[in-house]
Amino acid sequence: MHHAIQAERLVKTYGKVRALDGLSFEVPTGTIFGLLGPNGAGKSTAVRILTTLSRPDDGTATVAGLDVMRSQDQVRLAIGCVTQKISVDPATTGRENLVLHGALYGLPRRDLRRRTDELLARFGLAEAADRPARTYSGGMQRKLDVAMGLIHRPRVLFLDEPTTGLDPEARAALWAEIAGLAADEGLTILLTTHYLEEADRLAATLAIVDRGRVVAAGSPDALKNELRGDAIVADLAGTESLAEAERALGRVPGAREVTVSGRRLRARVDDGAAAVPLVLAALDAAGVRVGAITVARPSLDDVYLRHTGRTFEEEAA
Ligand SMILES: Nc1ncnc2c1ncn2[C@@H]1O[C@H](COP(=O)(O)OP(=O)(O)OP(=O)(O)O)[C@@H](O)[C@H]1O
Repeated sequence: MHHAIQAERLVKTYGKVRALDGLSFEVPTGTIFGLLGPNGAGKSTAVRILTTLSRPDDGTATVAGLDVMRSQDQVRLAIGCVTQKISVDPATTGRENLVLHGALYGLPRRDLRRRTDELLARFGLAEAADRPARTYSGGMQRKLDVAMGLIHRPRVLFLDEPTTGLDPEARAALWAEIAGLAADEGLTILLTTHYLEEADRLAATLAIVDRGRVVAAGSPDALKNELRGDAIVADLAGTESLAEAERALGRVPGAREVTVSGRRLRARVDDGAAAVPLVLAALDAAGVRVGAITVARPSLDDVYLRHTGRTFEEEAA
């Protein structure tokens, strides 16, 4: 199976609100996919349809090769869902939370015990396993939540805004766990997020959703590369003529939009990393000494702006 998730022209309306307006995307098996968009873009609606909790008005979708409308029960066994609402019972220990959740899937006792130990170890919760979950930090509770979603060994895991509300350290720790799950266990993961950095770090491919449609899709790098051009910034160390430095930079093949401010030179180039040695050589040949040189790649925020006409940060606010 090449694609673990396929959504085709999904439409869902709530009264006059067109929550999904022909949403299509696909997720290669064993990869992490990010569904990125501001509040109200339609991410949760899409996830509800893919996890069989809601039916589309139009369009089709398959998950793990199964039609989400025709094979609901099989889809439910093939997927794990971690929603924004924590499903951990705070009065119960981490281990018991896992066991109770596994019992819902009818896992045999021995297998369930083995799987529970495996997941507690995997998420670094073995030592805390027999403490009530209410004594856990927010990050630990979220890990337990993800572990519960994996108890029945699903092939596809849905994570709805997994790191919302976590502090930066706990967020980074959970990112590492999520990345490891796809890499080690061949799990396909769909995560929704409104953190650009989260999608950028984790997702092999992503789709930017705007008003119920995918406006751009691809790998974070491919999307950024479409913007054609890194910024290259050189800070001059000496007191050489800026005009000379500017002319030298202008002679580097592919360098454009060359500007000077203070002792700082900027230019746009197609491939920043490849241009650095050329820029340094050109400036050196002109007798210009460089103190520092940096390359800034276009960000996902630039990509979002390009495709929606609005900045992501503005939208989130
Ligand atoms: N049950 C519902 N009844 C009415 N309108 C709804 C319902 N669910 C979603 N909507 C509307 O559909 C649109 C898409 O909502 P959805 O929750 O899918 O967006 P989202 O991208 O997941 O946003 P969030 O990040 O806030 O969850 C919004 O305008 C929302 O108000």
